[in-house]
Amino acid sequence: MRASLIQVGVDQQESVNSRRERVASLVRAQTASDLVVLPELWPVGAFAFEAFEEVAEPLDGPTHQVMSAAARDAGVWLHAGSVIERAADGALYNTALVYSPDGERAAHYRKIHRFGFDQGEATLLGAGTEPVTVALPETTLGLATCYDLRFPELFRQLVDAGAQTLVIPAGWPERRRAHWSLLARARAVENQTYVLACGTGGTHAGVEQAGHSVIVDPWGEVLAEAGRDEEIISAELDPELIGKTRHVFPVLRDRVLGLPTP
Ligand SMILES: O=C(O)CCC(=O)C(=O)O
Repeated sequence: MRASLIQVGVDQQESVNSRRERVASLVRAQTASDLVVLPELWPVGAFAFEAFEEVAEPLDGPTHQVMSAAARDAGVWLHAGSVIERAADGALYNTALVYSPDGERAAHYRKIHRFGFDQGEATLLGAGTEPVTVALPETTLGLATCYDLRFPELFRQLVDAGAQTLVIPAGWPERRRAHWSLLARARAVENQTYVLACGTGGTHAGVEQAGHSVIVDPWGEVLAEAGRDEEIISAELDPELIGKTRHVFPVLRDRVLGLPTP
């Protein structure tokens, strides 16, 4: 199974509409892939807080229209990164969208851990409450977004629900790039899963982005890694490697659950 991550360069000189069309054509070109992944909030930029209200869209809004068509045209599973979702009650969420190769929306995931402490996303957006897995023919995806990467208990829950490939779109800042690279590999090693971590490139709202999207295998080996600019990386995933890794090194079996509080 071939996975490709499109590390979109987010530059505020480019309009949201132009970027949607440009990224859709990049997705359409990935006909050799089975699964394509985009970053967090690539239409607007994860740190462009002042634009969140203006670009907020319903689940079947403009990004959905364009990405659904792009997935269908390419015939790929598409994790279309995330958008600012305006829910029916007016609340805003950072919501990831997943499409099947026929262009149907297979799942959406509202980011559970909002970034910013008492500022930015944490004050502007609502928090998701539901971990989400998506069953593909070859593997089951576990969904998480950016800051979620710092919370291993979410990933354990996804793995317990059957996730074999953890997909993490992000808009991670360059100044904490070391954490991004370390945690992406840690999530793969501790859960014995593939990790597809797709960030943005460039600089937006004055925040230099880390890029360095990465594909990690269940043994923690880096199969492909991007630089800082817009770039597409790809790798072959072997769904059987997850079971093989867990068989030869059965660390998940050795978990001790329900210990008393010290
Ligand atoms: O945790 C971090 O250092 C970055 C998180 C972030 O930028 C986000 O969730 O948007």
